[in-house]
Amino acid sequence: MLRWLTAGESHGPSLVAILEGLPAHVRITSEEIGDSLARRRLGYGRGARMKFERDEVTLVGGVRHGETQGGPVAVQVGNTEWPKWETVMSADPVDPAILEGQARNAPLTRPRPGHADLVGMQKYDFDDARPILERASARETAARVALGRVASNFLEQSVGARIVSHVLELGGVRTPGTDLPGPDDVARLDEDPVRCLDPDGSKRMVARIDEAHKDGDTLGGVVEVVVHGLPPGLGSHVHWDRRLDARLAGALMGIQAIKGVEVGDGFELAATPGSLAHDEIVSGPDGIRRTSGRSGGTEGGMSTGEILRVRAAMKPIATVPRALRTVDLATGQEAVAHHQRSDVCAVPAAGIVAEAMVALVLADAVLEKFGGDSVAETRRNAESYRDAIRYR
Ligand SMILES: Cc1cc2nc3c(=O)[nH]c(=O)nc-3n(C[C@H](O)[C@H](O)[C@H](O)COP(=O)(O)O)c2cc1C
Ligand SMILES: C=C(O[C@@H]1CC(C(=O)O)=C[C@@H](OP(=O)(O)O)[C@H]1O)C(=O)O
Repeated sequence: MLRWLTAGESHGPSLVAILEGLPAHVRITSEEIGDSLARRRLGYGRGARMKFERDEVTLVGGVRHGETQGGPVAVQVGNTEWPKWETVMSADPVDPAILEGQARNAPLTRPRPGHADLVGMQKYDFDDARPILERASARETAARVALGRVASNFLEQSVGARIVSHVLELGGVRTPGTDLPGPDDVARLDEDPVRCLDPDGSKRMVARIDEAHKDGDTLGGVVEVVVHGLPPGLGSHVHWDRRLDARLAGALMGIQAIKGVEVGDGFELAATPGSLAHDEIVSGPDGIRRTSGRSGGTEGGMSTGEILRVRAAMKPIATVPRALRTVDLATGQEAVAHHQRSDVCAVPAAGIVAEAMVALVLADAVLEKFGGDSVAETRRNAESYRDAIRYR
């Protein structure tokens, strides 16, 4: 079983993340994790913080000389914003006289609609939204992406699976979505300002972001994660919480601002007659295959061995510059929501986070099916299973 946790606040000293249950000999370096974090910072429409903040990665446990050792992998991602927040976000008590002079410490009493602010203050008994928004912030996704890279290396080195994501829709601008990216498209996608495969769609998305920026507005969109090279039989039909599709949906929905998930053609299938909605099974030179990929590579809650395809819909950024109405909880009076710098759109970054969540779920499912205390053992078990089902 693979377990993982993250901790840390948006303006704290760092984020930390632990991944427990990985076999030994997964090749991973802090440079690779840094590369993945750099991909998360890409994307047209992100705010000022992405330009000046660096993600400082330290592998603090579980890895020696570029390989996992079998123990928990612990990663620290430093927030370079920390020096500005050292007193306001200090873990230890600070002299109130020092805090008083700090503008950053002023209580945030005008909760932002669409954020965790109001209900978090009610639930956790705070008069200030700061403690809520610090943890609710999607800064935390940097920790997930760090662990996702470790999981992704494990998937590639054990079963040969490769993950890629792309943006299908942004601010209402849609692409046909018929071309699926392969592992060789990653560099091209990362170079595109919105990580979109379709150059015309990309231009229209960039124009839409410019327009929203000018109007003091924000945008959402849809990302798709595509996984090549998975074996059949990950997950199971026997119980709801063992279904791979359910586990993927939960993980994607667990990303800040994700409000919808589809597996394969998802909602479109609901409007398609059965004769056209399923993937027919044929026998050919490559063995038994599906003729299409409408199901998104799962049937009965198990991977089919075809391309896995899942989508996530992100709502527009909730800190809208053209501030939304709220109530000042200090006075009970009508007010406009607290607003500070923010992204106009973070859909391309959400795709990278979605890749990480998919990698973590799949790594767990691979270990459940094939086990192994070393990558070589997992690989041997997976190869033996693939040999055994070759004619089935
Ligand atoms: C990569 C990424 C970046 C985000 N950046 C911002 C941002 O700059 N400003 C903002 O208000 N929300 C941002 N969000 C979204 C908020 O964190 C999210 O709207 C908030 O957690 C409430 O959404 P929820 O109701 O789904 O939790 C971002 C989300 C992601 C995935
Ligand atoms: C810091 C990141 O994203 C942040 C996510 C975020 C939010 O409210 O979710 C708000 C912004 O932070 P700040 O309020 O400090 O400007 C984003 O920059 C990051 O992705 O690394």
